[in-house]
Amino acid sequence: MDLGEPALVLDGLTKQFGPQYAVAGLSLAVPQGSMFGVVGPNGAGKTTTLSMVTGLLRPDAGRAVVLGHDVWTDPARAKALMGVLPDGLRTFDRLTGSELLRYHGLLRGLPAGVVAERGEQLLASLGLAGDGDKLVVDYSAGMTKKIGLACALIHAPRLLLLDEPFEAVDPVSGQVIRQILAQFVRGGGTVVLSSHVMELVENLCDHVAVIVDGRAIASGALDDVRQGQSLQERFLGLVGVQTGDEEVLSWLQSSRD
Ligand SMILES: Nc1ncnc2c1ncn2[C@@H]1O[C@H](COP(=O)(O)OP(=O)(O)OP(=O)(O)O)[C@@H](O)[C@H]1O
Repeated sequence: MDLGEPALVLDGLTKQFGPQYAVAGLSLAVPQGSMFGVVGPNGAGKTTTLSMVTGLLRPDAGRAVVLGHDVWTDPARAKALMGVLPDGLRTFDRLTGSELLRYHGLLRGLPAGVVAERGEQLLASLGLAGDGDKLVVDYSAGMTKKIGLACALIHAPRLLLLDEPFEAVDPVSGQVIRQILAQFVRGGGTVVLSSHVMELVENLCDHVAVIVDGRAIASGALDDVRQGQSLQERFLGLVGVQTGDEEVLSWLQSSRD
């Protein structure tokens, strides 16, 4: 593994659903050891992109390369390097939290003793120590997010791909997750996360990509993308703000009469 090579390279990644391009020739490079935020409006193609990178969805064209391994021609090696938290994907929720962690750990080829030890540590770190014996189907949305993150981390991957990791997570757990991700990056790991919360991306990430209509219209070091503005201002400038026409929804004011 060359330390200078990017953790992730996307090269002309493309996916079409019927006549519509969800991802339209997206290219970007994620440096090793970076905390990389992916932002974009609803429907921009973020989840579709992450699904192609993690091997869930086959691209129509282009490549995703993880630390030198092509996800679609060398999937076993590429996937061994990745930990994935998909957004909204069903999991085996009839297992308990501990069982789900054990399943992921063993599937990743870890010895049972290591899985048990790491599982307990992850549950404790994420504030789920008392919930390991509860069925995942009975977890709250935030708890489900946290057990998903634990499953993504158990094999100590080199690249973490997290779709909306802070959604539905309370502020205390959010802080814990931020600390775990920072520790992961300090140890040489790389994080790619999508989020709609600009302040969070601005505070947490050192690199960012703005995705619009399936293309990266800006990407690189946070300060280069921001160009002296807040990320929110820059994002709105790049995406173009649609101002609502008051006339169109004038009936909303009918309750005044
Ligand atoms: N399975 C599918 N079949 C048809 N169209 C799809 C499918 N999946 C995604 N799309 C379309 O592709 C486009 C990109 O969707 P995607 O979910 O990747 O966007 P996103 O950036 O993750 O959006 P959001 O921020 O709202 O989660 C959207 O127009 C969506 O309707």
